[in-house]
Amino acid sequence: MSDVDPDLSGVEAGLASYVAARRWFRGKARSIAAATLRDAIPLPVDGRRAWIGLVDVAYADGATDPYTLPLMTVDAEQAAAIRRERPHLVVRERADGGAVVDAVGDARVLRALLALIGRDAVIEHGGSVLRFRRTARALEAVDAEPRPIDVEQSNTSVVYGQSYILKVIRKIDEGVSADLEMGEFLTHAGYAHAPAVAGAIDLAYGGAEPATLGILHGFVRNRGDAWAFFLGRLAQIAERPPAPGADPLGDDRARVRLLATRVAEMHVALASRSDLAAFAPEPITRGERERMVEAVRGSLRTAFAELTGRRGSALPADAASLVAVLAPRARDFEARLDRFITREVAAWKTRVHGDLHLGQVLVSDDDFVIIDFEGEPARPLSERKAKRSPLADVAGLLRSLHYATVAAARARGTPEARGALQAWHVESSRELQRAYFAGTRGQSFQTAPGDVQAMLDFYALEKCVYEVLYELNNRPDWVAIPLAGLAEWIERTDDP
Ligand SMILES: Nc1ncnc2c1ncn2[C@@H]1O[C@H](COP(=O)(O)OP(=O)(O)O)[C@@H](O)[C@H]1O
Ligand SMILES: O=P(O)(O)O[C@H]1O[C@H](CO)[C@@H](O[C@H]2O[C@H](CO)[C@@H](O)[C@H](O)[C@H]2O)[C@H](O)[C@H]1O
Repeated sequence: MSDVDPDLSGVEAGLASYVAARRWFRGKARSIAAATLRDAIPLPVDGRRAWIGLVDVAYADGATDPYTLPLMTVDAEQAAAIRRERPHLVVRERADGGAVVDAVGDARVLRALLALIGRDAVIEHGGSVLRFRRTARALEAVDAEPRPIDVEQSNTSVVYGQSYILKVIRKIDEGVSADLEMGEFLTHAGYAHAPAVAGAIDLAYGGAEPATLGILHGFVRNRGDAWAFFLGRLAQIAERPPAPGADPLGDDRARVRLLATRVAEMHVALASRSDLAAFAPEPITRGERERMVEAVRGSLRTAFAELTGRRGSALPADAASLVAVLAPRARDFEARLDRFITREVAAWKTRVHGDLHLGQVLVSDDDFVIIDFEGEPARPLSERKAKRSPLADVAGLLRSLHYATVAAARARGTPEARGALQAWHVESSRELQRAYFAGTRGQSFQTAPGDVQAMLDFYALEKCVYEVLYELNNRPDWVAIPLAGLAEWIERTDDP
């Protein structure tokens, strides 16, 4: 702890177990050696002692990840209320009955953060420089009490009425966050179906490139995300399957079509600046395909090793029976991956969303808004900013439609329900592709028509394997869902 306020003394004891228990902590599969408070940058907040804390989490394997932890000291009365209502915010109990807490729960601190962005404030402390930046011309006044949102997420977001949402980025990566870079790009490109960026917070320390700690977006009025929306629809379909001969998608056909159109428009916008090196479309070379295949081969082997090793013995029964069928076919997966190298493929790469699934799409009035351009949280920032085929996003959405139908079938698995859900899956996947390719027809980044399926298959497998590892680390009860995806994939890509 370097030059940290005496009010925070003692906070490091217990910091490792505090961090390890948070949803936003990314190193759940690793063993923590120590967590230390590298710095605590004081924030000017009326009536509060608050800081932006920078926590270094050191792992047993020698690596270290820095995390953002806004901190605040509270007296015994405030601490009692927090213990009662939001115990997960209590970082450290103090002998006087007070506590050191995560400050994201405090309205005064949150208002101060918005005000600091609004006036482009700069706070220097020790070797750290915290820079607040407004990208909108002016921020609108917000009367409503700011509050953290109450959904599962990889960071912590705070809403300011119906005006703004501030994402406090937890795991700190050197450089501008992909979400901020993509959001500013799409805002300037005039793409209307992603939230506008209104401001940002970054941190520079020790000569390193500034890291994004926060992004302020315009708040999108919504009725939840497309994952919850389609799960609701699928529950209805499972309960009352469409009559024989009726469209298995019903009203969802138009919705899936609109969603695909918004994704196509996003890809057109992302490919619109061939003058900007970070965004200019480029062909995918054979060497790159070889690297892509090797990376997926490595993840596939890790996934099978985890599924059949120590973790395997703790798997839920539905997952264990899928592993029993899939593990003996590990070589078949790899053989199919090899075909992706041996054939010629004419495809382009551009900047893409990178982690597109139904949970990244908000349902607003009768339209869709795409959020969270951070890429897959488990990948390093450089990979998350790398150009990829836009078909990677399409494959992500196709995987998500499959996820939703498998999740719905787990909830209600009568033969009639399964049949209706299967038909919905097949038709929604077709409709999504039809509308997407209509929306990108004639664009220079389009993959040659004869190569589309090979590309989609590659990215579907890559995503499935990622999902298996993601679920093993975060929601082991869900691992059967991507395993069902692997089973579907190997069957669908079987030699004729
Ligand atoms: N611009 C926005 N307007 C309204 N709600 C939003 C907006 N952006 C995000 N959200 C809400 O915040 C949640 C988390 O946002 P997300 O960007 O996915 O965070 P994370 O990267 O931490 O997973 C979303 O699921 C959504 O409910
Ligand atoms: O936290 P993020 O939203 O950036 O994404 C991660 O978590 C997702 C789960 O919350 C995970 O998505 C997987 O589950 C979804 C349903 O909860 C499903 O719609 C997706 O298709 C499936 O991949 C995502 O992979 C992970 O990166």
